Amino acid sequence: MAPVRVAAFFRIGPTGCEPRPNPGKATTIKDLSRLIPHIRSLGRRYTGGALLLLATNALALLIPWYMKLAVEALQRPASARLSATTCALLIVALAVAHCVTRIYSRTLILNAARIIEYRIREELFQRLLLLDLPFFSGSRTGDIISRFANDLTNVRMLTGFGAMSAMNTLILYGAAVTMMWRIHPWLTLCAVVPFPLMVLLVKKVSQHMFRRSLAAQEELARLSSLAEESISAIRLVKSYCREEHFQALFQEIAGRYLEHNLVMGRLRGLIIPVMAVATGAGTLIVLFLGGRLVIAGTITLGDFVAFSGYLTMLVWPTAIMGWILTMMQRGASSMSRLNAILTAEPAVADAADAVSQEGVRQGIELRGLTFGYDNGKLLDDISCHIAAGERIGITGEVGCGKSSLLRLIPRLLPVDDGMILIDGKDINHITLASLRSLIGYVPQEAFLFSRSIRENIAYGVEDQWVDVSNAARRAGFTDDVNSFRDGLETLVGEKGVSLSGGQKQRLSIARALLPGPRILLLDDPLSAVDAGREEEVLNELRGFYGDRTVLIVSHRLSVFRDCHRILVLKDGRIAEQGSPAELLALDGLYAGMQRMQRLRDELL
Ligand SMILES: Nc1ncnc2c1ncn2[C@@H]1O[C@H](COP(=O)(O)OP(=O)(O)OP(=O)(O)O)[C@@H](O)[C@H]1O
Repeated sequence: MAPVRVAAFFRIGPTGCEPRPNPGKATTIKDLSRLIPHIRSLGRRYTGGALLLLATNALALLIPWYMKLAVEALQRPASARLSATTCALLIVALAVAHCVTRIYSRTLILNAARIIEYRIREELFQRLLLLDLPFFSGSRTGDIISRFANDLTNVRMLTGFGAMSAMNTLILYGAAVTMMWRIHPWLTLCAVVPFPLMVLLVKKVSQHMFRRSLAAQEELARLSSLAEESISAIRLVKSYCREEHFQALFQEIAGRYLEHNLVMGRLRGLIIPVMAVATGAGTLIVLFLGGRLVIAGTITLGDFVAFSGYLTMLVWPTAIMGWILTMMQRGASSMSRLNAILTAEPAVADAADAVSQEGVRQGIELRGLTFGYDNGKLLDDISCHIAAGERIGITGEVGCGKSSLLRLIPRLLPVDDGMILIDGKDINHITLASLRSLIGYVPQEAFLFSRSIRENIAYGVEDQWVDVSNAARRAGFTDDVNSFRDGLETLVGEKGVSLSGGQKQRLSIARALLPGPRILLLDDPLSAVDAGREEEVLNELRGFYGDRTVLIVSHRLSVFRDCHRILVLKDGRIAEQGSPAELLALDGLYAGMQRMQRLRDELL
């Protein structure tokens, strides 16, 4: 598989939700600042953890000291302050206490990080539910899911293990170097000479690891996207015999993911020898210089033992310094990816002066409505008044903006240019909740949850045990429900895989009818329903319409049977409007469409 095809398939564009590959220092601090309120609110846990870490290290530092006393007691029992046995018992007691305090310090800090992870995950989900179509049309589901998994893990590592290691390093360094300094300042300086080199080397290796890890994360996001897309579209994959194509794509991305991980494994393997060299060098210096100091009687053998003990204690925190820096970078990069979601603003939100709208008395008005996506104008200066209780059919060429027009009414898309008014009120100043509760919307593609038919129909109402059978009947879905062994309790499978296209559409209509909306927006609601069933559903719907305002989009003109007026869109404008009889008399676009459909029906 040519790499260029894969790259084209997985185009990474400036969607506002894409990873930033090269976070600079300013970005790092700014991105991490979002963690401060969380850390502050868990201040007691972090402080408790830090105090316990302090105790842990104090206990750890006492062990070499008692080892020194033990050695001195063995050398000169007469002048010893404590016997070697007492020292040994104290060392055991200190080791036990050290173990206990370490467990509690870890628990406090690591659990605080878990709580932060939980809160950010909640925030993320809440924000995702707030965001709207313009955001989601620029984001890949797999990429968003990968942020929930990988980026949150990186942030948890930073606020948990990273924070704990940083505190530990700071405390241990301060205390161990002080103790070593007390034994012999010059020996201390000589012993720690190789350490900066170790920090530099580990940091260098970590930076490479960080770059690889970022690249691996991106590949993983692509893998998730690909898996998600190909599993969702499994029927399409099979019917177009694209299994091999997807297999090759998957293999290539998985191959790159593996390569990044293998390199990371090799780099990780480098850290241990680097540490061993630095430790060996330090120990060699201590043996050589320290040994001479013992022979010269400048320090005791006990001092020497304690000194070596402190030096060993410094090795891991020193090595971890470079790693902590990398972890901070990685955490910041992940935080920046999460911030892309957390700080994304929905294009549609309640205005400060938004008021609630109850019912529809006068009707809906489109006033100079102009709309377009990134690629130019789609709807151009559309004006029309739809009286309350009026039923409007909307038709026009494929892609002329019929669905977009419907989506603008519940503000699923932002109304920026021109106005939509309900009872004279600009919908941009009506609360979203009240606006949307007035409307029943049936999208072109029915989306079903992998639950029962009952739960799918009752999706829009709080009471899950509401009687859904009436809505099912109105949507002409009762016979289908009765034909299933479990009736309304039948599980529909992922995205309604076990239902036919027409059944999904009628279920989707039933869902929209159930709350009894005042405005009904039907976007090609019967496109997958056969002519006989269409007649039945339209008859049922006529009984439901009453004084509700209805807008139906369709290419099939038969669906407009009960409409008072039909709008024909062309080039972003209303080219024709009137009752079916008026439009036929006009002998324009609508009449042409009618003739074409008749001809097609006769041929079929
Ligand atoms: N989220 C989007 N981002 C960018 N362009 C979009 C988006 N949704 C739709 N479009 C484009 O806007 C145009 C109008 O789409 P829309 O679905 O409103 O047309 P339509 O008249 O309902 O089409 P159809 O008759 O096929 O249902 C199309 O060219 C489509 O490619």
